[in-house]
Amino acid sequence: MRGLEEEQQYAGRCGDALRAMIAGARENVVVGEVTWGDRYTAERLGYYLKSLARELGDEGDSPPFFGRIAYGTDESAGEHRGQAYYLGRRHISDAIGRPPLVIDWRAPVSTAFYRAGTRDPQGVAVRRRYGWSNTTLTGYEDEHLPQPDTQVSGGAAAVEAGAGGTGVGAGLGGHGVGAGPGEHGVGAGLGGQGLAGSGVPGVGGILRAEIERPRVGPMRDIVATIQPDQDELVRAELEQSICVQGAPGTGKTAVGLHRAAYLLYVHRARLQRNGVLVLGPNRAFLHYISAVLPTLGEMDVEQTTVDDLLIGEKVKVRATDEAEAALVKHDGRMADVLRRALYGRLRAPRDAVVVPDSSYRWRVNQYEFEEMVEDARAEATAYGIGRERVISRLVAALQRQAETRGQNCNGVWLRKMARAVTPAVDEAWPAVKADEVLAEFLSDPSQASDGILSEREQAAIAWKRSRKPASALWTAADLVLLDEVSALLGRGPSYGHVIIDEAQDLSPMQCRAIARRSEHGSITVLGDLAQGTTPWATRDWAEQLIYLGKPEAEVIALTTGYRVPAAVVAITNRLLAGLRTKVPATRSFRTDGRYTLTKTNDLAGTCVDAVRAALKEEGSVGVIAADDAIADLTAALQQDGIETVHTDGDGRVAVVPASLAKGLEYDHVIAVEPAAIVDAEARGLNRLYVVLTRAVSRLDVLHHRPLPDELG
Ligand SMILES: Nc1ncnc2c1ncn2[C@@H]1O[C@H](COP(=O)(O)OP(=O)(O)OP(=O)(O)O)[C@@H](O)[C@H]1O
Repeated sequence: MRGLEEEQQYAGRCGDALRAMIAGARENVVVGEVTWGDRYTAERLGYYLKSLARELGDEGDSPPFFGRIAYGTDESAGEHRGQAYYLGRRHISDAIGRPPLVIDWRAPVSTAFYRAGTRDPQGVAVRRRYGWSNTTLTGYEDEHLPQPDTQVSGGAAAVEAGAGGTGVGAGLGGHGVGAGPGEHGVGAGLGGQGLAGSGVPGVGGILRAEIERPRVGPMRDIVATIQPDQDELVRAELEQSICVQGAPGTGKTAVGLHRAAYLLYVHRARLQRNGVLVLGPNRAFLHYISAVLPTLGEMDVEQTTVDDLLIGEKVKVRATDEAEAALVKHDGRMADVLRRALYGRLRAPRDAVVVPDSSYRWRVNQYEFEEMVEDARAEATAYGIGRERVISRLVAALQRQAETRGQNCNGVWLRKMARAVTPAVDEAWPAVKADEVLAEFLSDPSQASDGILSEREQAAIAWKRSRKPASALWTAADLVLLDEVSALLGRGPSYGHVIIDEAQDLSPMQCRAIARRSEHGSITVLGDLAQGTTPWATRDWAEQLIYLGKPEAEVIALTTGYRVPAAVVAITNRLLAGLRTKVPATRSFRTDGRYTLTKTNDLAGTCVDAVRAALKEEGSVGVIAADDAIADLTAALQQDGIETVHTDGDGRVAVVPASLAKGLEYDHVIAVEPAAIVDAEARGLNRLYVVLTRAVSRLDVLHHRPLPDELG
C-alpha cells in the first residue's frame, strides 16, 4: 500500500492533470469560438464547453479525491482483482486511452467504496479515506475488510502528516461552498479519535470528524461520506419511484440531491431531454440547498417550490384564503368538483349541422353530432382535445359526403369546413380558459359541487359576489385549482424525474399537480410524517403516494440522524408520542452535543446572552421563535450590537421564524418560548419538533411560560 509521501505525490499528479483538463476545456472554448458552424451548434457547444470549463475551474479549489478502494487478490474481487481505484467528485485523467487517475463517485465501480462492510466486503481489501487541509493531503485512514482466504479480520489504522497530530486539519475535502478557505479540516485531528464509542461500527476518525464538522453557510455535498443505507437510495434505478420516511437529519435532502446528480450521470441523454426537477418547501430552503448540485457538477437541474411551479399559470396572487376555505380548496375532492365544473359546460346538440358549400348543403344529423360529442367525452382525453376531435369528426363526415359527389377536398376546403362547423361546436363543446372556469365556479360553487362538498364547505369557498377573471382576487390555493383546470383542458410536459422534499406537507391537490408533471417519469419522495405542519399534511405515505400518482413506490425508512446529537435527540424523541403519527424514533450518529433548558423572566435579554455565549464557539447560530416574536428578538439583538440575518441570508446569526425553519440547520439553536410556538398553529407540536431538530451541536431552550407536557 502507498505511504503518505506517495499519496501526496499522487495528489500532485492529479492536481496537474486537473489543471491540464481545465486549460484544455478553456482552449476548446476559444477554438470553438473561431470554428463553430451554424448558430444553434455554436450555442449548444459553447454552453457545454463553458460550463465544463467553469465546473472544472471550480474543481481546482477542492481536493482531487477523497477515497480509495484496493481490491483483494481473491476471486470475490472478480475483474477488479488486485486493482485499486481513487474516487473523487469527477473523473480525472492525464491521457486519453489510459485508465483515469480518479474515478467519479457515481461510476459503478465506486459503489463498493460506499457499500463494502465487514459483513459483505464485496471483494474490497482496504478502504482508505483521506484527510485534507484545503488542497493539501494531510493524512489517511485505512479500514481493512475481512478477506475470505486469509485470517485477516476487520481493523483500522490512521496515518497523518507531522508528529503528534495536534492541530493537523483533516477534513475529508468537502467542497466548502461559500465557506472560505480553511474550512476543511476544522477541528479534526486524525489521531484524536479511535473507532470505538461511535455506536456505528467501523466509523473512523476522518469519517466521524467530517460528519460532526461545524456548519457554516449553505448546505454542502456529502459525497465523501454517503452511508450504505443512503447509497442504496441514491443509486436506485431511474424507473424506480421511492419514498423515504426519514427522521430529522437522516440525510433525506442530501440523498435527494445526490440522487439527482447520480441519475443525471447515468442517464444523461435521457434526462437532459426531459429534465430533472427538485421541489422544496420555500425559497429560504432552496437558497440553502442551491449550491449542492452545482458542486456536484450539475448546473441544469430546476429547483423550485410548488407554488412557483404553478405560477407558470401567470396569475398573480392577490388575496389570502380563510383557513377553512384553504382546507376545502386543497381537498382531493376538488378534483371531481372541477371536472364537473368544466364538463358541465357541454350541451347535447339540439340541431343538425348544416353547411352550405356552393350549390350543395352538407349535413350531419343531430343524433350523429350528439354521438360524436358523447364519444369524444368517453374517450376521456383532455377537454381541449375532445373539442378538437368533435370538430375533426364533423369535418370528416362532411368530407365523405362531398367526396361521394366528386368534390376535391383539399386543405383549403378542409379549413373552410372547420370554420363553418365551429359555431355549432361552440354551443355543444365551448372553448374555455382555465381562469374563466374557476371564476365562474367560485362565483357560484353549488352546481358543480352539490353532493360532493357540504353546504358549509361550499359557503367557505364561494366569493361574496361574482367576478370575471380579470377582477378576481386569486389566492395561493386558487393557483393549485387553476393548474388542475388547465390540466383538464390540455396536458403539459412531464419531467424525467421529480424529487420532492418535505412531501408530507403537500395537499392532495398539490400532489396531483406534481403527479401530472411526473406522469411519464419517476419520483423520489422525501419527508417525515412527524414534521407535517400544514393543515393538510398527510399522516400516511400510502395515501400521499396515490395522490402523487405512484402508489407502487416503496416506502423506506431512514432512522440514523447525522445532524442532531444524542443529547438533543433524547429530548426530541419524547415529543414523538404527542404527534399522532407512527414513525420510528431517531437514533443519533453523534455522541457530541449539548442541551440546556433555561427559565427566565426576560426572554429577549436571556436570548441576547445566549447568542453572545454561542458566538464564542464555532459555527452558525439560529435563534428560532414563534413568527410574531421575531421582530422584537431581532431588535434586541441588534440593539446589543449583534449583526443578524434573515433565514435565507448568509451570516453567523440568523433569526428565524418557526414557520420557515423547516429543512434548515444551525450549529447552535436557541429556541425561544416553546409554548408560543405550539400555540401559534393547529400542528404547533409538530412545528416545535421541527424547530428543536434544527440543532447540529447545541440546543438552548429558553422559556418563560410553562413548557408543553412532552418537553416538561
Ligand atoms: N452521510 C453523511 N455524511 C455527512 N453528513 C451527512 C450525511 N448524511 C447527512 N449528513 C448531514 O446531516 C445533515 C442533515 O441532512 P439533511 O438536511 O439532508 O437531512 P434531512 O433528513 O433532510 O433533515 P430534516 O428532515 O430534519 O430537514 C446535513 O448537514 C447533512 O449534510
